[in-house]
Amino acid sequence: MYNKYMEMIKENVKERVIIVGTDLGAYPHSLESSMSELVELVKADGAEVVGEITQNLEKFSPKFLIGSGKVNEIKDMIPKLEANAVVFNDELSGVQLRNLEDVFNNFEKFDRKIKVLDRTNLILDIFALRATTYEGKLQVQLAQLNYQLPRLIGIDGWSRTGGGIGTRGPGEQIIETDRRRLLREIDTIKRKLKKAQKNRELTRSRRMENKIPIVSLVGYTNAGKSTLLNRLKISDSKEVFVENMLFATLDPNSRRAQLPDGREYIVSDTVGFVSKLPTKLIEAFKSTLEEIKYSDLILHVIDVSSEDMEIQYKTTMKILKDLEVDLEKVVNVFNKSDKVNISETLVSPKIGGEKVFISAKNGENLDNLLKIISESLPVKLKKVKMKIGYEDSSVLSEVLDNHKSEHLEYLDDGVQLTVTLSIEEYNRFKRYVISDV
Ligand SMILES: Nc1nc2c(ncn2[C@@H]2O[C@H](COP(=O)(O)OP(=O)(O)OP(=O)(O)O)[C@@H](O)[C@H]2O)c(=O)[nH]1
Ligand SMILES: [Mg+2]
Repeated sequence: MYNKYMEMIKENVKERVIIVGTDLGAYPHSLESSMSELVELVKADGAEVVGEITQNLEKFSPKFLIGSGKVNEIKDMIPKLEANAVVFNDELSGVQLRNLEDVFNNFEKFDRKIKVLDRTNLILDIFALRATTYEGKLQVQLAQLNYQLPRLIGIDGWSRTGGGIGTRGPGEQIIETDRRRLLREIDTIKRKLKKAQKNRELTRSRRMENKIPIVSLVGYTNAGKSTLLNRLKISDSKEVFVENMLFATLDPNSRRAQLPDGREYIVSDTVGFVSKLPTKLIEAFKSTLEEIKYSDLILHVIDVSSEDMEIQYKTTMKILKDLEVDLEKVVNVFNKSDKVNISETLVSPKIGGEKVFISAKNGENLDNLLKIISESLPVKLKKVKMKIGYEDSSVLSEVLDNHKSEHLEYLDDGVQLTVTLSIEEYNRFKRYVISDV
């Protein structure tokens, strides 16, 4: 799927986008960093930024979001830059969308259709492009329909033909549908999603029965989660897609991994977070994201080389809090420490909790991280001193055959020994246990 996507990017003449930002909406990012993130988002959607306009605002205008002078400035730029889409960093209402499209398409001799999108719409488009699993696709569809619903007015006269940016997913199919049909569609998708979620819950409960501990990787998009997953997983399983691109991973990936002491666990990669991640999208993905709650340990992967490290950290923490994740389970993993000369004391004191500095790329300090994982995962083995009577010969032979024993003593009425048992064995052989060691 990703190869196909890469080919598409290579083959297609890239769409030319003008991006628009206001300082009013950029909070908590600086406008500059929020806009450079928007550039990356446009790239991740397979288009390119050819122009940028920003405005300092006191408040948003209900008609165009920005001032009408700026709107005209953008209109003048469109033919000069041969742009075919304008992407706003802030969310647009249905009315604003339609008004902007009307102005930008009001040319005498410029016959291309100018599309207007906002950041939410752009992110939804990237997600539609990336979703590969049945559940993931449904979740994106749900978020897209929820996005369209209050903007039906803006869809009036909206002809999104020709494909490309802003047209992926069900967007094209619903142009002429009325609100009721939209609601019906939302309902159907919700029902399908419920079914898919039941299946996933089944897998989860099976995993929990098997008592294989789960380690989840969370963090801002592009922090290096998938790279770390590839480092941790057992070497003969499939590599996870890694790319210097926002939202490289959309659907959750899980792989088996093993600790140096032989214990197995599952390491699970999730969608990256981004600031101003549309609420509708978080809602749609909530059931997948809630899986994080069931993990034994959560590794919060932070790109220590990013200038926006603190904002990115806060964004992820806020989403984790919203999901009601137990923050005690979270360990901060400062990744890409090969890129910057940074020591623990230099990292913002505002980022508390347990910290470890690694490079997922070259494996630096991975043993420290493994030590933390080892210590955090529930110990599934117990060392005990036990005594087994000779009359229970089957138990005796099972224990002696399967375990290396210490302090083995043949007494008059049975055998006394020290062994390491699994929890399952411990429960079965409880009556022979004299004490924990
Ligand atoms: N220098 C350096 N680069 C890294 C390191 N870890 C990851 N990268 C690079 O960072 C980029 C993003 O890595 P990914 O593993 O795809 O990041 P991700 O967090 O999974 O991103 P999304 O799936 O988009 O949320 C890639 O170009 C990686 O090669 C690291 O330790 N050092
Ligand atoms: Mg990834």
